[in-house]
Parts: sequence; structure tokens; C-alpha cells
Amino acid sequence: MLTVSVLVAVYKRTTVSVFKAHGSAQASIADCVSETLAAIRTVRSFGGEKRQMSIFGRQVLDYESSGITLGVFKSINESLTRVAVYVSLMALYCLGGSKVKAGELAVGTMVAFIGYTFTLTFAVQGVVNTFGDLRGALAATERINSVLSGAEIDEALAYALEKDLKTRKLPDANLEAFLVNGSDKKTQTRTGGYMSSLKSASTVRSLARSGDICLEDVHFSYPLRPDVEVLKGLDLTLKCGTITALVGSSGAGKSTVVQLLARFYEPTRGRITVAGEDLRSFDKSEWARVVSIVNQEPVLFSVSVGENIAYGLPDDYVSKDDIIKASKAANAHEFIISLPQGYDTLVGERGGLLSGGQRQRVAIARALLKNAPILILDEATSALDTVSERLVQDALNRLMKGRTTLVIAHRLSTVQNAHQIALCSDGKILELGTHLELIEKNGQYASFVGTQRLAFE
Ligand SMILES: Nc1ncnc2c1ncn2[C@@H]1O[C@H](COP(=O)(O)OP(=O)(O)OP(=O)(O)O)[C@@H](O)[C@H]1O
Repeated sequence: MLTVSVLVAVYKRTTVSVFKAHGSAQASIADCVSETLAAIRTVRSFGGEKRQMSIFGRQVLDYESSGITLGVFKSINESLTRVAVYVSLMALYCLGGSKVKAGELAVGTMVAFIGYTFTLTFAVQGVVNTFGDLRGALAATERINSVLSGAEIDEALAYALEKDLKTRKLPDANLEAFLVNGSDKKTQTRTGGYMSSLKSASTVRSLARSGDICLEDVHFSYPLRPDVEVLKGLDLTLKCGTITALVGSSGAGKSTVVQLLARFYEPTRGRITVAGEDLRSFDKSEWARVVSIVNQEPVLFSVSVGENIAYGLPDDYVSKDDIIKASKAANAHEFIISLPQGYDTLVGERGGLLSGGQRQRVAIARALLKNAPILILDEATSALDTVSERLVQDALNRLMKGRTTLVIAHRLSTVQNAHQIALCSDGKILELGTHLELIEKNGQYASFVGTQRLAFE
């Protein structure tokens, strides 16, 4: 038994790295598949199928070889354990037999002893096997912890989610008990403190409806590149209910402004306010309810068209009439009813069964249904056919009406129709005014329009 215990200790030390390698080989395969499928259009457009397949093949082979190493370790452990057990039994038979022969031990006692030894042996073997599984689980947990320890807790989001969980009934009582009561004391104290300083949902909505949005001396560096300042003291006011077009060369920081407005990140210095209130005093999930984002490549989920539109209000009951109303305003109703199952037609992985223009109109319908007072629009650069383009533009015009809109503009028509144009360059706003004002100024915007005119049109 002592031998077995020593073997268990040795096994514990030697197998950690083998379990880890096998676990990470498995994770790499999953990463490769999900990443490839998520970016399947890009893979296709670059003819990268073969490359992705060879990466996948290499990872499967790595998984195979780490699996074989793990199998060898497990077999050695099993063999050694068994050898140790049977050697112990043999010693027991020899020693017991000689004692029985010498008349020092009764046969019954020896048989009972052998019986107990077998029971003990199986129990120890069970422990060793369970221990092996435990090693695997510990290696996986270590990996999860290393990911979690690298991520900073977003207090605003943590608070918002926790509050949401407490107010909503979850279908599974165990899940609810785990999620709601699972947060530790430290988190509760921290979010409790945070909670008291947050504005209510109705205040957020009314401020967003009535106030200007101001970016005041905003500095920002991405967490993964803290030494590179992307925004360097950016000032910009988005007047309530008007359209601001943001233009600038690639890498100027336009998308970064959008990410800060959406509060995917917070400014490293400076602040963003709405009606004079710092956005940081709003609960992040409440802020998300007052901002709609329509991207160049809208993300649709692989459910029905109707469900994709209803996703505009994921927590509310949305009637079919509301969905149809939003679709009509987004010029999407006609094409949706011509689909095989109308609003119940599945759109496929990331909306792959719809055309680019159709996907955009579904996304616009979703935003119309959400009816948020602030709109962020990343205008599509990819060319649509003339009819589709007109339908999308028409739907967008309806969507922008009366909302505080920031549009990353790629078309001359959008820029011309905007109430103001902000030219972003090297993380700052360099020029601000209407199209005519900036053309008259004959500065960077004028030359930008001159050189990019074809791209705009
Ligand atoms: N997640 C990120 N982590 C680190 N750096 C980033 C990240 N996203 C963007 N950047 C960097 O920030 C700078 C500004 O990028 P941003 O995407 O805001 O530019 P942009 O004006 O929107 O460009 P484009 O018109 O090409 O989309 C770039 O130098 C870019 O490399």
C-alpha cells in the first residue's frame, strides 16, 4: 500500500504538464474552428480554405500526439499500480502461507485478511483513477483561471448584470441560485458602492433624448497597447437630434470614437457627457438601451428573420405587428414576405442566406424597433446595386430622423446631408463644419474630398 501511495505522488507530479498539453491542444482545435467559421467570408474572399484546413489538420495531429502521450502515461500508471498490487498479494500469500504452515496463523484469519486486502486494493485503485480525472479537471481549471485573471472586472457591467439577474426570473432554479448568490462579499460591497452613484434608467433615457453629447478632451489607448495613444485630446459635440458625419483617413480613430460612445471602452483621460452628465454615472446596460449601432456588416443570428428583428428589444415581448411595422419602415417587409416561410424563415449562419442589402435592412428594422434616441452608424463601403442602395438609404434616412446620429461616412451624399462634418486626423478633430463651409475653407477636408471623390461616389 505504501508503494501505491508513493506511485500516486509521483504520478501527480509527472502528469500535470501532459494533461495541460492535451487540454490546450483540444482548445486550439475549438478556437480554430470557431474563428474560421466566424470569418468564413474573409476566408472565402482570400481563398484561404486550404490554409485553414492545413492549420486544422496540424492541430488535430497535435491533439492526437498529446492524446497518445497521455495514454502512455495512464497505461504506465495503471500497470505500475497493478504490479504493485499483485506483488503485495504475492508477498501476502507467501508470508501468510508460511505462517499457516508453521501453525502460527489460522487459515480462516489468512482468508479474511486476503479478502480485506482485495477490498482495499480495489478502493485504492478507484482513488487513483478518480485522481487521474481530477488532474485533468485541475489542468482545465488552471487554464480558465489564467484567462479570468487577465481580464479586469468591469464594475459597471458586473453591477448591471447582477441587478438584471435579480430582477428577472431564470428558468433553472439551480442556475439562478448559482448566478445570483454566487457573487462573493467583496463584489457585493464594490457593486453596492457603485450602485448608489448610478442614475436611474428613466433619467438616462430622458437625458439621451434631450441633451447634446460632448466628447471633452478625450484621450484613449487600447488596453492591449497602453503605450500607443489613439485619441489625443479629441473634442466634439453631437447636437441633439442632428446628424454628425465623421470622416478621416484609415487609422485616424473613427471606429475608436464609436467604441467609446457605445462604452465598449472608457476614455483613459477626459470625459464623454450627455446633457452635461458623465456617461460613467450611467449603468452600462441602461446606456446600451439608448444607443443603437448599425454596422457595415450587420451581425444576424442563425434564427428566423422575425426573431432577428425582435432582437432589438431582447428583454421585452414584441408583437408581430410591431415587427411588421419596423420592417415596413426599413423597406424590408416586401422581401421578407416573399421568403419561403415569411418572417419565420431562418436566415442561416450569420445571416448568410440573405443578400448584403437585405441583411442591412433587417438590421435597420431591428434598430427602428429599438427606437433608441442615439444612433451610431458605420456606413457600408461595399457597393450595393442601385435599387438595393436606394432602399437601404431610404430606410436609413427614416432611422436617422430626429435622433442624435454619428455616422462614419463613406458616401458624399451622406456627408452633404449631415448637419456637421468632423474631420478626424491622428486622434483629434481637425476640421468641423458643413460640407460647403469645409470646402470653402480649402483645408484637409477639401483635399480629402478631392482625392476620395470617386470612392465617395
Ligand atoms: N483593439 C485594438 N487594440 C489596439 N489597437 C487598436 C485596436 N483597434 C484599433 N486600434 C488602433 O487604433 C488606431 C485607430 O483605429 P480605428 O479603428 O479607430 O481607425 P479608423 O479611423 O476607424 O480606421 P478605418 O477607417 O480603417 O476603420 C489604429 O492605429 C489601430 O491600429
